[in-house]
Amino acid sequence: MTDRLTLRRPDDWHLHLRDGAMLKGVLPESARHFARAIIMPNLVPPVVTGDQAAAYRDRIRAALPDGMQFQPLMTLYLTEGTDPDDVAAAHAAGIVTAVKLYPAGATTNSHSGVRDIAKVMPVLERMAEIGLPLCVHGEVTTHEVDIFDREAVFIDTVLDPLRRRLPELRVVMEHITTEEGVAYARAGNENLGATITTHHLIINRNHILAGGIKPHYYCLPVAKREKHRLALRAAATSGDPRFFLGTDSAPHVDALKEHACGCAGCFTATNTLQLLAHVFEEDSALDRLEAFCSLNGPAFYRLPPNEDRITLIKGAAAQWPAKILTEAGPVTVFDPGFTVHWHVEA
Ligand SMILES: NC(=O)N[C@@H](CC(=O)O)C(=O)O
Repeated sequence: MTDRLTLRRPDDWHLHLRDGAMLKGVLPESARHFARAIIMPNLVPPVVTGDQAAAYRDRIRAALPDGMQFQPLMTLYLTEGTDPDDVAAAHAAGIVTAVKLYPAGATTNSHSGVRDIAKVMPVLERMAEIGLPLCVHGEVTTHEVDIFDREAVFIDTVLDPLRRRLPELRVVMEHITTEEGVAYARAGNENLGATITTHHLIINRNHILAGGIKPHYYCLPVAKREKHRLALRAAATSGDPRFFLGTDSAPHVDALKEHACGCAGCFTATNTLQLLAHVFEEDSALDRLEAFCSLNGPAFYRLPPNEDRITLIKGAAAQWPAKILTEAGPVTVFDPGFTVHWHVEA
């Protein structure tokens, strides 16, 4: 029985840190365990230009408590007005690691996102030329399409046509939630990767809706049926280099989660590694946890894996705070609904 596991320090390839008081409150939760993270640009207003990304990067660095190390890998929020030259310059200057595509209206602060892919083709063509990855929120937003089908329909009607038109474009399917997403990523070549969140490995849609509505399990893309969760588990624990961790840890204060029109997002920065150790052990895949958390992501992004290590230890029931008390308000930490025995060694 394994009760001790040492891994290269993990990275988080999809993280929401927000800004101001919330940033200050949640950043230590990620920096405690993760060396680097892809920082999502859906602030209000969004991070659209290279200058805005550099300024946001500097605010993140300034919010980091003394003695903590953490490297934010910045992204730009793609709009129909994005200038290909600005994107290329920000990439060349080492300011941005990726560009994020939000279909307009798909999720939190996505109204400035893309309505018509044709309008952003010049940017995508430039990105393909320079090898800059596009991170894709893969859901259609048409009202006629059921929310549980939006990822599968996006793959067929937007993502696959885009990749056929521009095969050199490097694409990350963000936070996939369906067996269709898993199958599409598996069928892809080295230009395609997919992030999987912690919570989508743990919850299905019953967790949100059965026995009373549970707003802290509501996120986008919304958790699907159990068969989809099982497909995600199989993909994450397979060791397949196309799948890597992107927590999509997305803090919202409790007042906005426990609301008549509650915000989407699960906050998992605090307990992701403990939960993943539990999940991978359950699937007899602890030997593949390092690939998912620490190796596959850097390989896709053509970055070296981290040199330092963290150790996970199995012991007494793990404890973490139920809420992180930020100056913006309390943020509820994701509750897996089961006892976890894995700890991250201090
Ligand atoms: N995942 C979520 O439910 N919410 C994210 C946005 C996103 O990644 O969709 C957020 O910024 O709150």
